[in-house]
Amino acid sequence: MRKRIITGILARKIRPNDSGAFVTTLKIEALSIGALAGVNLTVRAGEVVCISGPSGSGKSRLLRAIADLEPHDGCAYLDDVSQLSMPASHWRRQAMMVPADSQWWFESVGEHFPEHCDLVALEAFGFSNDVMDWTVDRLSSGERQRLALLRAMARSPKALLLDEPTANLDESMTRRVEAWLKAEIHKSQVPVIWVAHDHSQIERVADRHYVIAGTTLEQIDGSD
Ligand SMILES: Nc1ncnc2c1ncn2[C@@H]1O[C@H](COP(=O)(O)OP(=O)(O)OP(=O)(O)O)[C@@H](O)[C@H]1O
Repeated sequence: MRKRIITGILARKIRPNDSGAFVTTLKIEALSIGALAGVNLTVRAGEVVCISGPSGSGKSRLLRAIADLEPHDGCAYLDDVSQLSMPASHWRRQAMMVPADSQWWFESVGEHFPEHCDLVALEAFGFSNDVMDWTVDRLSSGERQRLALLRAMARSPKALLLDEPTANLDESMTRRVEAWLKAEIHKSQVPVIWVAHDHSQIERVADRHYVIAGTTLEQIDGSD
């Protein structure tokens, strides 16, 4: 198991996105967790890599390792900055995971968002402005999931790790969320790993597709 080293290396800046911010590549090297062993994967800026696999094959744990939420061997990098080079809490703000079952800490929705949130995105997800005044305990599972995605993007992550982001949504809302995410990913040029079960969704959103097969990831032919 690795040791955490605090060094404070700054991210190497590669090229700017539409809003002039600099963008990042997510790289995973020799990562092992549970049954998965020695996973290597590079996700380019603005690229969506989908991962599927049988239930219990380790998809969520792989995301949790990349987000440094679980002990693991190997390492993830944002450009040349290692997850070992900073406290896990800092890393997670940059390599941000949106779990299928999101966590909420405060009483109201609005307390989880920056002061100026994107009203256009709220409308696109079927919310009116007053959703910020709602209490978290009244949210349905689908509302939680949509708001967790909005919350994650509002924090401007450098990489996004999505665990079945539309699992609680109906078909029409799934398509709206997919379209919004794709547009946001394109605009921000954030690298994304997207765990999905639905093959039609994978065809719509993935630039590349890998399946967990035993201890490794296998790329599906023709998915790049
Ligand atoms: N902290 C842990 N320690 C040991 N084993 C764990 C831990 N968390 C999960 N597991 C086990 O690891 C395996 C993979 O779990 P994971 O949640 O990653 O599966 P998954 O592929 O995301 O499944 P699903 O599609 O059902 O969500 C499961 O057998 C699970 O019971």
